[in-house]
Amino acid sequence: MAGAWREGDPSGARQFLDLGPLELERGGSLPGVRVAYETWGDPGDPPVLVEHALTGDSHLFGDTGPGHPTPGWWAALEQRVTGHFVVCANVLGGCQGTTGPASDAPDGGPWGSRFPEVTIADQVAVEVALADALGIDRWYAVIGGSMGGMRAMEWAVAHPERVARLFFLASGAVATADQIGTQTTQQAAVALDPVGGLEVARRIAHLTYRSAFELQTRFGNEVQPDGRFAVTSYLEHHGAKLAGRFDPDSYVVLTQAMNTWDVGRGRGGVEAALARVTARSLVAGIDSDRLYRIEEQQRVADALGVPLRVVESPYGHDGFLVETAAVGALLRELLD
Ligand SMILES: CC(=O)SCCNC(=O)CCNC(=O)[C@H](O)C(C)(C)COP(=O)(O)OP(=O)(O)OC[C@H]1O[C@@H](n2cnc3c(N)ncnc32)[C@H](O)[C@@H]1OP(=O)(O)O
Ligand SMILES: N[C@@H](CCO)C(=O)O
Repeated sequence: MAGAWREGDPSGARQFLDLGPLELERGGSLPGVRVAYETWGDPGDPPVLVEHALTGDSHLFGDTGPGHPTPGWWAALEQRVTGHFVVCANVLGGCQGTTGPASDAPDGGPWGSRFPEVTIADQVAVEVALADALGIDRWYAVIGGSMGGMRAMEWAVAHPERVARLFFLASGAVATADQIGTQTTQQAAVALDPVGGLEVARRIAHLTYRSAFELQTRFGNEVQPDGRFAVTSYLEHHGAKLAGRFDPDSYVVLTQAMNTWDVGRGRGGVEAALARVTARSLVAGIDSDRLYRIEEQQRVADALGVPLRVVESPYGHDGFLVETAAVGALLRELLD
């Protein structure tokens, strides 16, 4: 499978846990689930779960190396969690070691596009089993941005007694029409052509991850010597990079999990669901985020009765990855 980690590839710092079968929220089941995860620090220290976003993986901290073609996606924040036992797992439906479309189906071949639909709640169910296996009854903190924020919120709502602190960053409590619209358009590109379509999907997505101001400031209408608009060249670069490291079927499964995200489903609505949260919570957004708009985090902050923390940044949604000084300061505040 293009861009997927496969059995036999260098495992790097990954560890694996084989779970039993999993019943899925939308129906159907998986006969067996394997979860890939990494840990940092002393298991005796307060445990912290960090949830990666759409195209992230368990390699939260650390360098490139065998099994890890990209450096840790939040490497700049490693010093901010000193004194904690940090766990990061690849998400169910992902393509970096945890069961997903690139994994083998019962008939021996990869699941591919036959992989069943999974939800954010299914993904958290896998993480609950991982926590049980690691002997972690209660997380000192569960932290996530973007799709990772959805899993962090689902943890705090579904298992309030197991989450002492919640960091909810650049995410929302329920998918918006704008998010569903862009993600289903990206899925349509992948359906036309898996690899070329994934490149186009990433280009569409990347436009939603950055701000118009930043793109204008960086690129304007500049044309490169090769005749391409500079911004087009930039987007093509990001599209090709993702297609080289990610599985198209996994991209569809994960964007669909985000499309169906609604923490209030079956719980009487968003506010009723958030009323279950007992964690000390920090809710933050990026002021220029046009995908997960600040109003979405404001709604969550209001429901949780905490002040909204706003990170000022020109980088749009990707500010949650790029603004490591500001995000790291918020993280430290929650952990202290
Ligand atoms: C938690 C998680 O979400 S995990 C997943 C996070 N990681 C990713 O998303 C990986 C993809 N990367 C990205 O989205 C971004 O690079 C981020 C968010 C990680 C970091 O953003 P920034 O540091 O602002 O990088 P930026 O968006 O400017 O991109 C820089 C790249 O564009 C390239 N670039 C810049 N201008 C141009 C151009 N005109 N033509 C072609 N390429 C260009 C640079 O050479 C650089 O390439 P490289 O990344 O291969 O070294
Ligand atoms: N750059 C992030 C954006 C989505 O939050 C990712 O690829 O996961």
